[in-house]
Amino acid sequence: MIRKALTIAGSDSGGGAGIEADLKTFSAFGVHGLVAITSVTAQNTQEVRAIYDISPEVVVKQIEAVVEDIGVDAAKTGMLSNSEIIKAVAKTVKKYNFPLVVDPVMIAKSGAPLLREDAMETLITEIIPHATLVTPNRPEAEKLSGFQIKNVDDAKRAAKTIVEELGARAAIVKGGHLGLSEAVDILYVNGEFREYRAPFVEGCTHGTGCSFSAAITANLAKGKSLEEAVETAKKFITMGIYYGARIGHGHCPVNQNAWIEIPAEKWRVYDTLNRALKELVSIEDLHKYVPEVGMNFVYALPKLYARGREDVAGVKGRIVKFGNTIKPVGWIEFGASDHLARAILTFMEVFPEVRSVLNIKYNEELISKAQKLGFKVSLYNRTEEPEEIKAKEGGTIPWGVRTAIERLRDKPDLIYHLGDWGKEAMILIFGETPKAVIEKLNKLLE
Ligand SMILES: Nc1ncnc2c1ncn2[C@@H]1O[C@H](COP(=O)(O)OP(=O)(O)OP(=O)(O)O)[C@@H](O)[C@H]1O
Ligand SMILES: Cc1ncc(CO)c(N)n1
Repeated sequence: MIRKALTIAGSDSGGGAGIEADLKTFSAFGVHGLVAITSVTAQNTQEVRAIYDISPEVVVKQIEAVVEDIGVDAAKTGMLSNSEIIKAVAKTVKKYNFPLVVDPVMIAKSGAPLLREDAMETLITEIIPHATLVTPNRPEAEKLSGFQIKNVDDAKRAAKTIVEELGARAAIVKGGHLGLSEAVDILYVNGEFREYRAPFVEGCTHGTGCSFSAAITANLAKGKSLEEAVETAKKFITMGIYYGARIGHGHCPVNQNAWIEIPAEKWRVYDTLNRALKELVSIEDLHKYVPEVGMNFVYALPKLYARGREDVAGVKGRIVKFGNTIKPVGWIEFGASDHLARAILTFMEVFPEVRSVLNIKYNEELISKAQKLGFKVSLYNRTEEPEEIKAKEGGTIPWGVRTAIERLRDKPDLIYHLGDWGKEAMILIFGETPKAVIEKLNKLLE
């Protein structure tokens, strides 16, 4: 059984906010999305170029069409644009009893008004009293409550006013605009306040409000309580902002996919590396190439999600020599590798598609064979490492990988170094996937 959520909102041609954000959010929660488009905007990450309002009759027809056939478990409103649309929507949703989240959209991130000046009153008198939850940001809460919001106490007062004076069942005043180090949202429901906090993150914020209210709606559609729905939406939005892709020249859009893509990619990376590791272990004579410090084999999440060592899977405790074979000491885990994680993350800064690397002991013959096979080989010399980088913990590998790439002016298959005092000489084999790395290794060992 799949739950159904409806968004009554405007379209954002840039795909960052509006119904586009709502549908992506519904999908991320496994909810079937339904739409009633109120307005078509010509919009990108920088500006709103045109607004074309749909006739109220057609807005109503869209709502009725989906409710009567498919059914709606929860709905939200976004951009309602003008008084006529607001009145028509209010009259229609009153006929049904699904929970209704009202995101009182007034102004776009770019500053363009999305609600006609004269429609504010209609929004307050017609829609808000019917809301299960209203989700204003700070400027919107100021408009609705009629007073300035400068801190959390003001936000509380505004949330309470929206419930007790305007008649919503609950209100959450969002802190994205409060300028604090934390993004604090204040929920007022059943006479009580609840705070939802998340670290303020650098990232992409076009469509945060839409995606946040859509996430609450999706979770209400799934039968979650309001408190649970908000808690999940808060995690979802923080992740979406942090992992936003920097597209366009203005405010880049929230990445609604991060919520499902990261766990899915983690599984793919884990499974792919696990299979490749089994293949690696069965390679004959590989024990001869295990360095003293051990071998590791890593695979990073796709570039957008590979931000640190926790985003790189590797073998816990490394891979060691075991008689005439090799043996992984522990399981595959994210964050298990330090050195190779740093190597691959640096490599990915230049070649984002290359996500896997394996280290073996340095061997002169292997290097000449690699060259004969037409592999692109580069090196760095640890004795040339600048003192200030040497002094910094963990700086050698990024420096070495960068140096080797610059030297070759191309994408290396192999990077090696000849060691230094107390540092063992090593070869790193890079590839787009663990399988590609193994293929290169097999050719070298043939
Ligand atoms: N930089 C940030 N880091 C973490 N959380 C944030 C950030 N910016 C906003 N949020 C959170 O995102 C959610 C949406 O809030 P925000 O105030 O940005 O909505 P909005 O202004 O309505 O968005 P929009 O501009 O799309 O209309 C809230 O939970 C808020 O706390
Ligand atoms: C269509 C639409 N709805 C809502 C917002 C809110 O940011 C936007 N920018 N565009």
